[in-house]
Amino acid sequence: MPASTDCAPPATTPAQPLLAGWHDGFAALGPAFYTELRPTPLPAPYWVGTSADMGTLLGLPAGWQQRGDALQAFTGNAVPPGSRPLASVYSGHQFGVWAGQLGDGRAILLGETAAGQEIQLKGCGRTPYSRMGDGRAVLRSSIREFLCSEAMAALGIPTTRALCVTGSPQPVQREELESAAVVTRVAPSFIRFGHFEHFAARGQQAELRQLADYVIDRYYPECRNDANANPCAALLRAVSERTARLIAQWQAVGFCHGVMNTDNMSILGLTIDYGPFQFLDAFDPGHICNHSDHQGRYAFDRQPGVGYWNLLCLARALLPLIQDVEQAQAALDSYEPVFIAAFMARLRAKLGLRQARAGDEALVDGLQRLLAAGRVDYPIFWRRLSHAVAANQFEPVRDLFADRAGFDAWLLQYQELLALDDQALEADLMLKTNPCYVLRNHLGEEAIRAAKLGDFSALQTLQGLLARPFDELPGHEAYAGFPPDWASTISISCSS
Ligand SMILES: Nc1ncnc2c1ncn2[C@@H]1O[C@H](COP(=O)(O)OP(=O)(O)OP(=O)(O)O)[C@@H](O)[C@H]1O
Ligand SMILES: [Mg+2]
Repeated sequence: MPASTDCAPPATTPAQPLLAGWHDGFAALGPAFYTELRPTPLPAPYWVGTSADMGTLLGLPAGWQQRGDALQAFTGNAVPPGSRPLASVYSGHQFGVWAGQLGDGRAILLGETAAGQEIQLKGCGRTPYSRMGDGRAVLRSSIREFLCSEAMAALGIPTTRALCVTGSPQPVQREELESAAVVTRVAPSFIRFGHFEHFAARGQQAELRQLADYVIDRYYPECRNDANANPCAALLRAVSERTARLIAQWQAVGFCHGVMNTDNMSILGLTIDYGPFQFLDAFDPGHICNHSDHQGRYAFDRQPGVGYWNLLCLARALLPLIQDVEQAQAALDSYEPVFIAAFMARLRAKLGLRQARAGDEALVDGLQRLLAAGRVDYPIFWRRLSHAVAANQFEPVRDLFADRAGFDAWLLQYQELLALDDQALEADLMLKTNPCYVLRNHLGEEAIRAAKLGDFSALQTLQGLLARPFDELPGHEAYAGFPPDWASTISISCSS
């Protein structure tokens, strides 16, 4: 048969555009909110880690991880057609003190894509908001941010996401000389409490209103449903409740954020800015994960209170729009009950209790006291308890406690509640609620050490486990085990 000339496919299929359908979301707010600028290129970029799930969510063409244009775009070396890169301005309270203007000092927003997601490059060079900083992020902290964003999402905890990390041999000075990297972050919006504080502090009421209208129209349209209510008060209430639910999830899973400044609080109630974070190993309520936090302002058990303090800052910023202190206060009032209800719901699920019953709060209180007194390993306790309920064999859990009598007394109380329901269903809920794999500091550290030597296999293995944190993968028991002794010597500060 003669070869057809007009219907034959071309010898090489032209590459599909990497990202299409860019539209002005945040950029439509206008120049009072940002500075347009291009990322600063980095030499010899290479892939460090990629998330296939995120590629799918963004509608990236298959095989994007093999494409040179993707590597260049996500390192900030080439701006994809249609993108209008910008750095936004915000202010904030840092460690309880007004810090004035901050802004995206090392993050550049490429824009919003057809999928309704914003894409932001973190570590891609100086901006007008860099102050004394170099605009860069190092490989170590970028890997931590990448892994933790995706781990949190897999745990069902609201978070900014990460599509990939790229590295470059360009040296970056921190306590020691390190190398540069860029994290490609993804979220519906990167707006923070600090964006509102910025315009409020400057008395720029028109911009403050514009920002509030944008956030309500795009992300909280229900705040306009009640014609008699003030939409900005409704926004404050909605943000308070989302923040309460977020922090309840952190407390339940044992996540310490480490730097809950108001510029690190998402208006969408997402976990944002993975800096000195840590998942608890031993349960220590006063644990401080950020070695720069000398006062312990952001200690684990202070997080719920700090969340409220940060919301007070947001309330103060929104007050010119709400115009009524009582309404603003009322909007904050649901924070505490929503936090308590969300926290108890998480703890009940962790305990396998499918209904609220009298005595469950006392059970949780008693457990927290026992865990703290014995500095019991938090993730291992919960996973062992899940298996114990499944097998009706509690000895491996009992072994975690030095105070055997205390544990036995608690167990009696717990078993009374367990007996009111189907134990197989309870165990099933627990095994789907209490992760087997969490991003403990030492696991991240091992992946980072190998990556610094050019070996990304440990990172990929860890990423794979964290993507399915409830599924035990044979041969990977060490990832679910106790931390090694050297884990307690890892020092994580704000330096990133
Ligand atoms: N290396 C740097 N160069 C320039 N600016 C920086 C650098 N590190 C931090 N900043 C800026 O300092 C402020 C506080 O930093 P913080 O550590 O909270 O944020 P971050 O980790 O840079 O980013 P994000 O909050 O976007 O995750 C922000 O304005 C941030 O952009
Ligand atoms: Mg920050």
